[in-house]
Amino acid sequence: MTEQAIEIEGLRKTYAGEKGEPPKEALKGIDLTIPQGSIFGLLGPNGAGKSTLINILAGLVLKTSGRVKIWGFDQDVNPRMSRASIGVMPQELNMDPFFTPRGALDVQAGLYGVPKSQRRTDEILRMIGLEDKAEAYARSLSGGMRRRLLLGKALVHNPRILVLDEPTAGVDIELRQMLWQNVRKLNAQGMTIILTTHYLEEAEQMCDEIAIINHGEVVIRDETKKLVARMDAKTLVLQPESPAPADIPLPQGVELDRRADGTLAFGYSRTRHSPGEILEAVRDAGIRIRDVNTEEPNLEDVFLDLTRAKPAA
Ligand SMILES: Nc1ncnc2c1ncn2[C@@H]1O[C@H](COP(=O)(O)OP(=O)(O)OP(=O)(O)O)[C@@H](O)[C@H]1O
Repeated sequence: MTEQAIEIEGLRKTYAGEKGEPPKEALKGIDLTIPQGSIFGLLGPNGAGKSTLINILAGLVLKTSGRVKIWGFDQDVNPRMSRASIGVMPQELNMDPFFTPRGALDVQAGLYGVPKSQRRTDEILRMIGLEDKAEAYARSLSGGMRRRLLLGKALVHNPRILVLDEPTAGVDIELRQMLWQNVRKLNAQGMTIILTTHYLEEAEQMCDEIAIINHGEVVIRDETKKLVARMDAKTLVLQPESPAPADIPLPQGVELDRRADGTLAFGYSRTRHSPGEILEAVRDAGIRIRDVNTEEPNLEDVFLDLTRAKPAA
């Protein structure tokens, strides 16, 4: 049986309502396991509950009910060990402007009780590419450097699990690549990675498995490949030799999108129709075809399909 890095059972969080507002149920009974050694994506639209979930894992938000085990340690029974097993790179960039990167890493290591002899400050500075800025004040660091420092701070206690909350939101390509290189390296060394991202393409490339959260519930969880393969929708794109006629009789359920580049995109369900049927209908309409392509669904299609169907509770 796969060993689990995270085990969550019946996790609920209700925030008290502010100033006459009703209480907000942010998590409505989450059950989720995340296997050791994986790169796991946590996706969902704004307000779905991802940050609440991550903050509970990090010990920053108190759950209302349910059970959370981190690396086998129950948060309620063994809070110290469960906290030591996880490192979180938060979204926000606020940090003390008077700390140097070296100082910030040292303070963080102190907070986690890492003895001086076991600190890996230089190694971490090297990894995040801030060796030459080790003694610079944080206020003189660029946004990208601050983010790298946040990654470094999440690693000072050598956690088994690294959580990255929207690590690449608004960062340039170079920093993004550097982050992902580091993440892959850490994962290859055995670290379990959990990340939230709004970039679905990134999740598709990076994550072995994905859970999609919507309105405080896990709506789906599967291997990334299987999740994408589940989508029934496909598109057949044809380039006609000359402008296509206005009327093209098509099998019922096949939808035509006339694209600006002159191609004809036929959306169809692969369980109900075959591309051959569509090609036949196109030929019957007297259209000669110059080029044929198919488009597979991607994670974005899966995500939209799963998250737009259900109205807000
Ligand atoms: N401290 C709080 N007090 C009251 N309600 C809150 C609090 N924090 C979050 N919420 C509400 O709980 C719900 C879930 O919020 P959460 O921040 O976990 O979502 P999210 O999926 O992380 O969204 P985003 O991607 O925008 O960060 C939202 O409706 C939010 O308004």
